[in-house]
Amino acid sequence: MKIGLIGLGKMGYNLALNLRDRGHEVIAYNRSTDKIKKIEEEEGIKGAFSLETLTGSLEGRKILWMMIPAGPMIDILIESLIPLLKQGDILIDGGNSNYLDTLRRAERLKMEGIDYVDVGTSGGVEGARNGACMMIGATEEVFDYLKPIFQDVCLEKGYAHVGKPGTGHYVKMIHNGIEYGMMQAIGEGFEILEKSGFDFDYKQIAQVWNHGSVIRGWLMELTQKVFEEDPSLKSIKGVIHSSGEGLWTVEEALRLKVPAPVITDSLFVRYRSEQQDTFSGKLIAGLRYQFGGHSVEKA
Ligand SMILES: O=C(O)[C@H](O)[C@@H](O)[C@H](O)[C@H](O)COP(=O)(O)O
Repeated sequence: MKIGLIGLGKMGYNLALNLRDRGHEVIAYNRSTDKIKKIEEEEGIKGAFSLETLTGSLEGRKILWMMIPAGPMIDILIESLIPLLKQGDILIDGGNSNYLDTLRRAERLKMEGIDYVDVGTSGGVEGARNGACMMIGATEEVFDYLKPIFQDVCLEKGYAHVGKPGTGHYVKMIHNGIEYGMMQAIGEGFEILEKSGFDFDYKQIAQVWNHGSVIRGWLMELTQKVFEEDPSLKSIKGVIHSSGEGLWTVEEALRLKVPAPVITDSLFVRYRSEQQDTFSGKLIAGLRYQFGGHSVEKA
């Protein structure tokens, strides 16, 4: 299918290549033109240097896929796109937007007859490039229309239509809350090992845990990688930033009166980490770098 992709950051750029490799025609747009030139020159993907050119180069039922950071930029973009789109066109938000914003935006676009789709995208940069995990909020009809695309860019069984518009970002928010808690537990476990007085090889421990243990998995594989790259984590400062999803999960838990001490505490630990360096903080910062390319502060 022909897709207009907006946003050539780490995730958007790799999703464009993934779509292209699976036979879709991508027209790429980015606010700064250097990325458009790069994808044109290095990958042979056609670029559009304005939103008008982008929408103009799509035919029939237009599909636009935004891969830009959550926040007010999305609203600005939506307002710029509305006059360029017609009834029945589809606008996808593949970023980590707050689901409340998504519900509001879906209503706004419904008034214009434009279908809004939220795609909670997981698997980091590697997933975007080679097979992502997508949690999709859309009407039944729009999901069926887009299904061939999700089938192509996701891992097998790595996409699900979880409900109406807004629910994809809701599920992704909870996913990230869980991610905070899991990483925190890993960080704490390794900090206890570090303080134990034994001379453990953390890479070896992560590796053995990845072979048949209950706590094996991608985060543990990345833990191994973090220690392979820096066995004592001396180059990493234990400052763990957060871009919102953990906070929103905690807000939702408070609203629903669901006790969520693990996720809440991992969020608070991140805030504390901005004031005080710890070994677990270093590891979690390293893990965020491994899966999401999020920068680490150097010690
Ligand atoms: O599932 C994923 O692939 C990640 O969760 C991804 O979406 C991103 O790396 C997080 O948004 C980081 O979230 P924090 O900045 O809140 O740690």
